[in-house]
Amino acid sequence: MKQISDESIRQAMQQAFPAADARVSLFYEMQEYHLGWRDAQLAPTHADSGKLLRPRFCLLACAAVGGNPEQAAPLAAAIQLLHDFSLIHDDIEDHSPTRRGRETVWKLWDVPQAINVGDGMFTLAQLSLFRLSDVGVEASVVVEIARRFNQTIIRLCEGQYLDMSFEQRLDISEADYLAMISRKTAALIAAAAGLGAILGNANREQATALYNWGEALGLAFQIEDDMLGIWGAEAVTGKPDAHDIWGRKKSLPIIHALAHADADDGKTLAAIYQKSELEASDIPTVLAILERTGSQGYTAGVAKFYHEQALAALADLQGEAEPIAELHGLTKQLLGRVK
Ligand SMILES: CC(C)=CCC/C(C)=C/COP(=O)(O)OP(=O)(O)O
Repeated sequence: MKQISDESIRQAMQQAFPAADARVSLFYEMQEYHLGWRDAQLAPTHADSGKLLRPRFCLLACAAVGGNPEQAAPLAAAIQLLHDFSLIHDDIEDHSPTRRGRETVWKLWDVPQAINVGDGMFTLAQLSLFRLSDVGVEASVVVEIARRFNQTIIRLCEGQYLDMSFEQRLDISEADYLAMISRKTAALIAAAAGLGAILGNANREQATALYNWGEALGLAFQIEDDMLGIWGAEAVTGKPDAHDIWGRKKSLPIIHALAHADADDGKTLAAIYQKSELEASDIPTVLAILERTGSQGYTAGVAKFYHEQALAALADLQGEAEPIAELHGLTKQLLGRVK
């Protein structure tokens, strides 16, 4: 299968945009800014558009079961537009000032416009999905994919609900956390692979193996994201250092530390996570507690466990050797990622 370029994914996403009247051009330019296609002055550019993993997974899953990835391009674009919509709203929900190394849409144009830009991108994702009919996909298959796509969005919103509800709580168990990330992150990665497989006319075993691969990889991916949110380098991640500590996210390292710290550290950590605003000196305090509880090593071990599950799901997949090998390579590359 020929290499999937960032440019081919971008072109497929661009097809979802309507020809804009000058009166509403800023509405689309703000979307293109988020996507890395325009700079903050709204001049065309090629900035960081993210890793584009989900559309790649979708196209590779389609090819892995013998389908035509060109026909899956509108689906891959819809999946990336949906992911980008979720990031625009997530940045508002988390008050995040930066994403992919630049200011977020709400920071530049304020919250009301950013909500609307997100809504626009959500709808472009749906419109992209319906473009499948224009490339010869049978109406019944489009309806089935649209239904599953929207079931995925509901899971994603449930995950965001849980994540936000955890802000008020200190008693989050690892099972609560896994229930949250399986919705917020793994559902879309699993859907990217599962829907790509359905579009490629997969049999039940193939679709299940690819869905299971995506789900396990999605869990590992989010757990590693949690590690990057604490220990990642701003120059590489595009997010400020210790971003998730500043945001008092109940991510896996913190859940582990709250459960395993000694009495003094437990009290200190709980007090910091109940503050309405942190001070700079709280960051090294939290990092030192995480060090004492061994929470980084523990979290890395859990991520590795789900990575291995993903590799095992892929080992069960019967299909086209080359795209399966690419999925295998991507899975391995993502273990211990730095971005
Ligand atoms: C519902 C929400 C908001 C879930 C967020 C999940 C997540 C890990 C986002 C970053 O993905 P990424 O690392 O693939 O981002 P990018 O597209 O920038 O590469």
